[in-house]
Amino acid sequence: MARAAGPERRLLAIYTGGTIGMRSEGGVLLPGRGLAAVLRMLPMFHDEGYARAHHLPEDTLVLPPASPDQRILYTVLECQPLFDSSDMTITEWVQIAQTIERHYTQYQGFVVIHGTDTMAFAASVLSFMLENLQKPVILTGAQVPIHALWSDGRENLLGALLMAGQYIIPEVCLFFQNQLFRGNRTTKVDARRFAAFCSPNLPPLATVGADVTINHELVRKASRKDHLVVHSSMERDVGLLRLYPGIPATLVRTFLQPPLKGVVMETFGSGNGPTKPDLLQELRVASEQGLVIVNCTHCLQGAVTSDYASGVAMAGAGIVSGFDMTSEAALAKLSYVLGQPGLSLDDRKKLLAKNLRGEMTLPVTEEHQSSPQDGMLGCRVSWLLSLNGGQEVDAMQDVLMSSLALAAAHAGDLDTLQAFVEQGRDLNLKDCSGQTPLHVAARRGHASVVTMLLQKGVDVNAHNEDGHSPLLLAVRGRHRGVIGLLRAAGAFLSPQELEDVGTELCRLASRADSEGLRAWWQAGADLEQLDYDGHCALQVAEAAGNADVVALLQSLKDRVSAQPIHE
Ligand SMILES: NC(=O)C[C@H](N)C(=O)O
Repeated sequence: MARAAGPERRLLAIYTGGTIGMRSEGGVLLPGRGLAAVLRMLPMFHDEGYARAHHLPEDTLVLPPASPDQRILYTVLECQPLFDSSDMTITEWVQIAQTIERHYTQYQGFVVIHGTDTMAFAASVLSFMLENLQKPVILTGAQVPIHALWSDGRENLLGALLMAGQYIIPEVCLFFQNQLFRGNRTTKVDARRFAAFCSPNLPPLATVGADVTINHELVRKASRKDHLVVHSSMERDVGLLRLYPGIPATLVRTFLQPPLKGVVMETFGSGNGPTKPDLLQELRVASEQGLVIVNCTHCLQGAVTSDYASGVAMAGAGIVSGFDMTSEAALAKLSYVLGQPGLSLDDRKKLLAKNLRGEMTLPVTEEHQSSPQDGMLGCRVSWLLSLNGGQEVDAMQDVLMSSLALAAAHAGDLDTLQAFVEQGRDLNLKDCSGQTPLHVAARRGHASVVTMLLQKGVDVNAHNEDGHSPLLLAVRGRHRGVIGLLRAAGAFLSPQELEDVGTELCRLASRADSEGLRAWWQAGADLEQLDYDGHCALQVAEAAGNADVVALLQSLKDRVSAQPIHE
């Protein structure tokens, strides 16, 4: 993922409605026209001097300089009509995808201004409709209209424009409250607070503070040779059914009737449901009749597994596991997969079980089985190692080896890494951004790879080009097992990594993110660090009334994490 080059970057902002541009009429908020005119009046969104001096067309706005040598120009395309996003459907999202397709070559990135209520659905649907994306498509909106004195709209929209203009993140993303998420991993979790979205099973792709931190490892790579394909034929007869204790089999039967072709079933915990025979029978019959059922957990975090006898998979082999997909992503994927022409039922189920747009995390073993590329990794390494020849071969081996070692660490592929060791290769190697295999394994939470690398004596405190250590990446991923391993091997967070920790801790406390707080504590951070306002996490949790977080912070206060922090 590169930083975007070139003196002028052009973006298209597609304004579909939502609170960000709403006006109050008769005591209720209604979508408001003329967003571009509002933005033109706000200096943070338009530099009139530059526009005049460069004779920019009437419809083109230009941001003040974000860097000395680059300007972000953008055009706002206002949809007709504008929507409260509660009224958006696949039809409107198809239109957005087609608008992006029509303007794809003219612009370097796209921002979709959308209501927040269904933004996670929109981002999920767009991610499946837009295949082989090579440019950023970033959805954003607001909880409060942009012209209000106290609004999150200005920061969100500016952030989305800057991210789309400055970075090549070839994905459908959602930008909200200083975080850039993969769109199909998001869900709306708060109706009022500015931190309205979270990405429960994938850390943000980027975080904006005094600096922009990009999670390079997470950003999907665009394939240069494939062109954008827009899939407009999405199946509309799909549904979402949330199981609840005692749900009657008759109700399930009624819901599963034609024309429904696919259903995302939200189950308990790790994919469980009632084991009443009549209910299981309804599911079995529907599945045998060709209805596609995807099993997703209604928990915010975690994945569907096959650990329990009450697993809904008991209803029959035909039910597809949604692993850690959000219901929004699962519904969008179902609509996409069932909309594809000419596939057999079996093909559709196989497609559903694959990770298509980064929407789900497959268990490591299954990912290996289902991805021919991973199986190839070991073969490629053996082949490379078997080559012997002159200087050119050696140079090529060095370059390819580092990519393969990082890929093996990413995939949790111990055997391949072992092959490197047996050949006497140095596992301290770095890629062009300074990442070592330990960084990659720590970020992915592969405890066995981390253990192996540490046993081989790799540098536990290596820093990549962004100044990040493996420990920091493990903290961000909340991989507590890995944090423990790294700390035991002498890892510590550098003063630079701890610079803004007070702010980060307060942010986690405000989101009641206990796992995040524990991770920082375990890595040796002082939980009493203050943010830029002079608040500590405990004060923020108390003010927000998060009793669990208050209790956690108090209990951790007097406990020292396993290793002292080094200076
Ligand atoms: N904050 C918002 O944008 C909510 C609004 N009802 C919408 O989704 O359009």
